[in-house]
Formats: sequence, C-alpha cells, structure tokens
Amino acid sequence: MTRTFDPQANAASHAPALELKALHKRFDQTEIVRDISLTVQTGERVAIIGPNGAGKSTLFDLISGRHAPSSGQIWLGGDRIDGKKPFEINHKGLSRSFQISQLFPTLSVFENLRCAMLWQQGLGYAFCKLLASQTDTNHRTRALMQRLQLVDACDTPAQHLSYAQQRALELGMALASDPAVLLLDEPTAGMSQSETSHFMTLIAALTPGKTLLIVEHDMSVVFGLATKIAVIVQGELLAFGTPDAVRANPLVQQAYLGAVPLASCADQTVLA
Ligand SMILES: Nc1ncnc2c1ncn2[C@@H]1O[C@H](COP(=O)(O)OP(=O)(O)OP(=O)(O)O)[C@@H](O)[C@H]1O
Repeated sequence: MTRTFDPQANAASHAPALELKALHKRFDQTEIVRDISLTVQTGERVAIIGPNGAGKSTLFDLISGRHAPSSGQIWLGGDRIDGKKPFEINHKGLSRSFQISQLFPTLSVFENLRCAMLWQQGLGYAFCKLLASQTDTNHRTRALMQRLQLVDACDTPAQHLSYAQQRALELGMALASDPAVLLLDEPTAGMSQSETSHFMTLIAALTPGKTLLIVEHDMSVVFGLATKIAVIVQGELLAFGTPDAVRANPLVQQAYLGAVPLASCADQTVLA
C-alpha cells in the first residue's frame, strides 16, 4: 500500500499539514459544523476546545472520514481527502486514536500493536499468526511497546489492562502507522490528575515533529501541550490562535470560558 503523504516533502513544499475549507455538516436539518476554515502547519499541536455538543467530535469524524462533509473541502498535505474512506485517509498519513472498545480485548498488548502494524502494511488480521516470525514487524512492535512503557504488560490481554494502560495502548494503535497527522479525542478523559500528567508526557515524547489535533476539556492538558487553540461554539470556529491570543480573546472569554479568570486558565481543570 502506497503512502502518499511524506511529511518531509510536504514541509519542503510548504503545503499545510491539514487544511479545512468552509466545512459544513448537517444531520437532517440540523447544522452541526458551520463554515469552519482552519489551516494547521506541520508540527503544530492544536487543541480543539468548546462546550459539550459544540461539534468537536463531529469535526474529527469529518477529518478522519467517518462522515463525509455536507459541503467544503479537507486537504491533507496537499491531497484532497473529504469524502474518502477512513482507511484511505489513514494510508495517506492521518490517524485517529482508536477507542478502547476498538482494541482486541482478548489479544495481548503485543498482538494488538502488531495487528495495527500489519494492518497499516495492508495485511489483515488473519495473517497475524502466519507472520509471527516476521522479524521487522516484531522488532518495530517491541520498540513501540517500549516507548509506550507497556513492556511489562506485553503478554497481558487488553481487557485486563488498567484504564490508563488501555488508553496508552489505544495511542500506540494510532501511532502504529507512523502517521504525520494524529487526531486524539479526549485522550485523558477519565484519568486521575497524576495519570493525566504522566500521559501528557507520554504523548509529547511519542509525537515529536508530528502534527497533532486534540479534542480536550482539561485545560491543564490544553495549555500544557498546545501550540495553537481552536475554540468551537455551536459548530462555528470562534477563535484560532496561540494560547496567549485565545486566552486574551474577549469573544472567547464571553462565549466559552465565561467567568473563569483567564490569567490562571492553565490551572483550571475542566471547563465544559
Ligand atoms: N450521527 C449523528 N446524527 C445526528 N446528530 C449527531 C450525530 N453525531 C453528532 N450529532 C449531534 O451533533 C452535536 C455535536 O456533537 P459532538 O459529539 O460533535 O459534540 P462535541 O463538541 O464533541 O461534544 P462533547 O464535548 O460532549 O463530546 C450534538 O448535538 C450531537 O447530538
């Protein structure tokens, strides 16, 4: 399977890593995403924030191919991808974190990661056992497992991992294809503060140079990781800029962050 998105060639060509142009999504008569345009440069880490029901996950569904937009365009490193199937978009270099329910519960950590790698190479799950001796894949799987700090759980079935370990495995499944652009939907949801802090360090360590989009409610994660923040309210992009610019934006203060003292925004935990 050919990968058409080469991050180095893309950076050299100055094409944005991801570009959304006048994106709309309607479900029946209800418009959920309204005219969103956004340009993300290679290597940027963009946090997408907004109240519950603002349309953040729907935006991810459009970018990752789960839903086709009603109108508008999506470009990945110079390739138009709107309306393409999720696997086509994945093979072009964009990955979305798997949900825990999409892990193989009875397979071990190692087998889950190896399956994700084989799938990325265009080989189905049925080949996994036949290819157990495939040295290169096994070597890369072990290396990824080490970076995820899951070596001790190598043989543990996914269903028996702790919640934080499952989320780490989920992150690893998304990274198995070595994507240039990674979408993470609330990666730290349900974690304790110390787990969140550990997981943020893990994300940063595993994604140097990658373009990251994170839907997140936890402001310590947003202000700790993001180089840019996009604020979505009622399906519209209210603001997009650096954390400082967004923090100072009166529209954001008024419409989303409300009474929270923005000078100490990074200290806030959950704003939604
Ligand atoms: N397949 C669908 N059909 C109809 N309505 C949908 C569909 N998917 C999402 N919606 C609606 O779109 C709106 C936005 O949902 P979405 O999950 O994108 O919001 P969100 O910003 O991610 O919210 P949260 O922060 O709570 O996860 C909601 O009102 C939801 O009910």
